[in-house]
Amino acid sequence: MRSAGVSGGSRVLRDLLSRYRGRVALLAGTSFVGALLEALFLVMITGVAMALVAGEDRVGPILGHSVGIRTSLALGGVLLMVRLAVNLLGVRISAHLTADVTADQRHILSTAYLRASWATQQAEPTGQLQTLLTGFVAAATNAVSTFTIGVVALLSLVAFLGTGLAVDAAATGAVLVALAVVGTILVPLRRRIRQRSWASAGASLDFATSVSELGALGLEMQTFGVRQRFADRIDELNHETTETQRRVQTLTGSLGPIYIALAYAAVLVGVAVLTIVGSGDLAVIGAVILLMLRSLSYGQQLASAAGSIAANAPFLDRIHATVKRYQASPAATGDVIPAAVTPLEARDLNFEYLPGRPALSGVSFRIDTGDIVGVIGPSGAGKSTLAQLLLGLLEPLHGSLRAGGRDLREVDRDWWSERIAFVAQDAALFTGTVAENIRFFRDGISDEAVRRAAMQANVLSDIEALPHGFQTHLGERGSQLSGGQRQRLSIARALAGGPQLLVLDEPTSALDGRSEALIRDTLGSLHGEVTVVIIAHRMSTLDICDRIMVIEGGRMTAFSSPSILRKDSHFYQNAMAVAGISAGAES
Ligand SMILES: Nc1ncnc2c1ncn2[C@@H]1O[C@H](COP(=O)(O)OP(=O)(O)OP(=O)(O)O)[C@@H](O)[C@H]1O
Repeated sequence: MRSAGVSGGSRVLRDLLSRYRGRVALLAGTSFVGALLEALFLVMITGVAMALVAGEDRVGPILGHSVGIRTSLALGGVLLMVRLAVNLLGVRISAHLTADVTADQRHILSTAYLRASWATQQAEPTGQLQTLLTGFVAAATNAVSTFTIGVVALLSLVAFLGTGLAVDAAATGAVLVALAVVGTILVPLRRRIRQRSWASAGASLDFATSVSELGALGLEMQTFGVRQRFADRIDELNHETTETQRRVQTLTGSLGPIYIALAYAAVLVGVAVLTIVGSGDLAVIGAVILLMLRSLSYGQQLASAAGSIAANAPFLDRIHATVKRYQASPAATGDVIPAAVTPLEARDLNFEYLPGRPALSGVSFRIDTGDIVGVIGPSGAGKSTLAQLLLGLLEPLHGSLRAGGRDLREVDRDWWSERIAFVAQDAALFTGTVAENIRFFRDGISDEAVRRAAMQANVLSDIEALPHGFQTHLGERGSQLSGGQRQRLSIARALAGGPQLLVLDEPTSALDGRSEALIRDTLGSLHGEVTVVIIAHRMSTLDICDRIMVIEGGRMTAFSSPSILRKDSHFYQNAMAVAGISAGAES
């Protein structure tokens, strides 16, 4: 992985830049013209200075022409103005280019994530996507903007050396050779920067994950009084990350001084060549030295840009590798539209998260339209996994799951999503109004339906007690609400779309007895119209169920009516006993 990423570094950047090749070419053109104008200006101004020193009233001959001093100064002024205009145009192109790269990278990454399968999204370490979208995209953009600086420096160098060749071919040729040698000497250093930077990018992602995890444990951290341990852990992770950054920066920073040392040696060589070859014209010698020094400054910019690209390109590689990974496991979709969502028929359903460790095996059942089915079983038995399979979020490893007579994998995802709903164990709300949280981006749901759903979920009076009712803005993740209110709001969200299939994963865990009874009544009233699957730990939640499925160790050990289970299922009997309900007493 590491070597693939490193070796692919410049290729990813090249591919990215080829998408903007028109603008890169325009930028290159403006840099070249700007540098050419600057070189001509320098040649001209040196000529004027030398002419003044020699008491002459004409400059040159430079590039085969001799010009009056006043005309030269006027020409110099024009050159400067045109150069300024060309440079400002270049700055504008470069700013647009980098802004577009940032926007495009964020778009590509977030779209790829949103289109990836649930299994891929679920496996994504906490905090990594945010870090990729922010810090990594910034570094990738930096690589592109540094590339544009490099292009400007390279073409300026070419323009200067071209002008130098026209003024004095021998001296400029010597500078050219020296610069090529310096560039070659620095190649291994840049390679090393790229390798270290790839490792540094990985360390940043690990840091982001660890910090997010620690952040999510704030309540526990305070309760158990382990703040110092957390601070130490953050320091430790911080140290590991900054250490890799330090190495990259040391190498990147040393590129400049090494270049300067080698470049001044090149100046010495250039001047030595000039001394040996000789030149009778003072103006020419002055102009060549000025051009050489300016060339070296552009050369230094080029070397720094190359170092910076080497340090930033691996972040782009990481983004690219992540996008590829997301794209490799897209969310399943088909184009079949069944007559209805139900019946749901599972045949020999098998699923495993990790190879060789089945979370569900050999599960077969049929759930008919309007059935209310409870799912019970010990912790870790596979109930939530079954719920995710029923929702079409996970695909069975073996066996099949049919919805309305068609394999769920073939069913059109938009059609399916409009007809199903889910209430998770942890109600997930977002920063927005109460109504927005219930509607949940489904624009077709009317205000009336939102209100009705709130009533069904027994949360209407809570909403009406809020300062702005349905328009009240909830804090981050609905932090203004209690756990029970959040849970009822997420039940309202599920009911608002009028689903044909409603799957609930422990929907009443945060509710008091009265609220739970009201939700139970609401779910009971759906009987015959909506197919309901409820994963429940509270036995009272199961009162409304036609049948109860018992899952133990990934296998379905029973699926019958409560009265039969009371006789046949040990798990059910034990669960009833724990709930304080005797087998005989309940009927
Ligand atoms: N994302 C995952 N990666 C790897 N293993 C997983 C993952 N999610 C669940 N498992 C494993 O799959 C098995 C079934 O988990 P599942 O969450 O379906 O159980 P559950 O019956 O819903 O448990 P609980 O009642 O505690 O919520 C467990 O052994 C669990 O460790």
